[in-house]
Amino acid sequence: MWRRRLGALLLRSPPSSSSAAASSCQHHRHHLLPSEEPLALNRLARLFTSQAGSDGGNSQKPFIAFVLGGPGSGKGTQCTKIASDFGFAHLSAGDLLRHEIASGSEKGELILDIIKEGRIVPSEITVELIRKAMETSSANKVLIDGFPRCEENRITFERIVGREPDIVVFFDCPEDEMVKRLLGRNQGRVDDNIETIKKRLKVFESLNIPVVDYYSSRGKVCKINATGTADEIFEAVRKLFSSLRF
Ligand SMILES: Nc1ncnc2c1ncn2[C@@H]1O[C@H](COP(=O)(O)OP(=O)(O)O)[C@@H](O)[C@H]1O
Ligand SMILES: Nc1ccn([C@H]2C[C@H](O)[C@@H](COP(=O)(O)OP(=O)(O)O)O2)c(=O)n1
Ligand SMILES: [Mg+2]
Repeated sequence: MWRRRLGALLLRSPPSSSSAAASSCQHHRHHLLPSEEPLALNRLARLFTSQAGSDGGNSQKPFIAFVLGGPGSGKGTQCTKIASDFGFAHLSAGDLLRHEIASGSEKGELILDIIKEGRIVPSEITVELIRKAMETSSANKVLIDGFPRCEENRITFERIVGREPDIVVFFDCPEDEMVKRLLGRNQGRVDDNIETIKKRLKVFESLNIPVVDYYSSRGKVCKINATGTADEIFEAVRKLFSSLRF
C-alpha cells in the first residue's frame, strides 16, 4: 500500500534539473530540504530493502535490480562497476542473447535476425535465458541489465520467475549522446549502425518507457542522470547503492 502511495508521490513531482552524477532518486529529492536528505535516503533504503533481507522472509530470494535506460545510456558500463564494488552478479539480457547466437542454435538464428532489425526478441526466449542464469548463479543480489524492454517482457518475467524487482535503476540520457556513444562502441555489434540505432531508439521510446512508467507508479524507480563521465555517473550510482540494504 505504502509503495503505491510513494509511487503516486513520485509521479506527481516535476522532473529534476539536477546536474550530472548528482541525481540518484531525484524524484524524491525534489521534496526534501538539504538537511533532510540523509534521513530521507535511509527511509527510502528501507522501502527498497530486499525481500531476502532482514525481514525474516524467504532467504532464498535474491535482491533483484532491473537496470534500464536507452541504448548507449551506459547500463553495461555502470553494471560492471556496481558488480565490482557491491558484489552483485551482472546478468545482461543482451549478452545472454548474443551467447545464444554464438552457440549456433536455431533459436540463435532467429535472435540474430531480430537484433539486426532493432526489434525485441520474444519474451519467452529472453526470460528463459535469464531464469537459467539466475538459477546457476548463487549470488544473493543480481543486476538484470537491459530487461524488461517492454511490457510483455515484464509480465512474462513475473509469470515465469514469480517475482518483481526490488528496485529499478533508470539511466536517463539524451538521444544525441546515446547515438554518439553507440557509434563509438566498436565492439563489432550487428546493431551498432545508424540505421538500426534509429530503430532501437524508437523501440525504446514506445516500448521501454512504459515499463519505467509502470515501475514508477509502484515507487520502484531510481533515476540517474547518465550524462557526464562514467566515473561521475558512478558517484550517483554509488550513493544510491550505498543507501540500500540488501
Ligand atoms: N559516461 C560515459 N561517457 C562516454 N562514453 C560512455 C559513458 N559510459 C559508457 N560509455 C561508452 O558508451 C558505449 C555504450 O556504453 P554501454 O555501457 O555499453 O551502454 P548500454 O549498455 O546502455 O548500451 C560504450 O562504448 C562505453 O564505453
Ligand atoms: N530484454 C531484451 C534485451 C535485449 N534484446 C535485444 C534487442 C536489443 O536491441 C539487443 C541488444 O540489447 P543490449 O541490452 O545488449 O543493448 P544495449 O546495451 O542497450 O545497447 O538485444 C531483447 O530483445 N530483449
Ligand atoms: Mg548494454
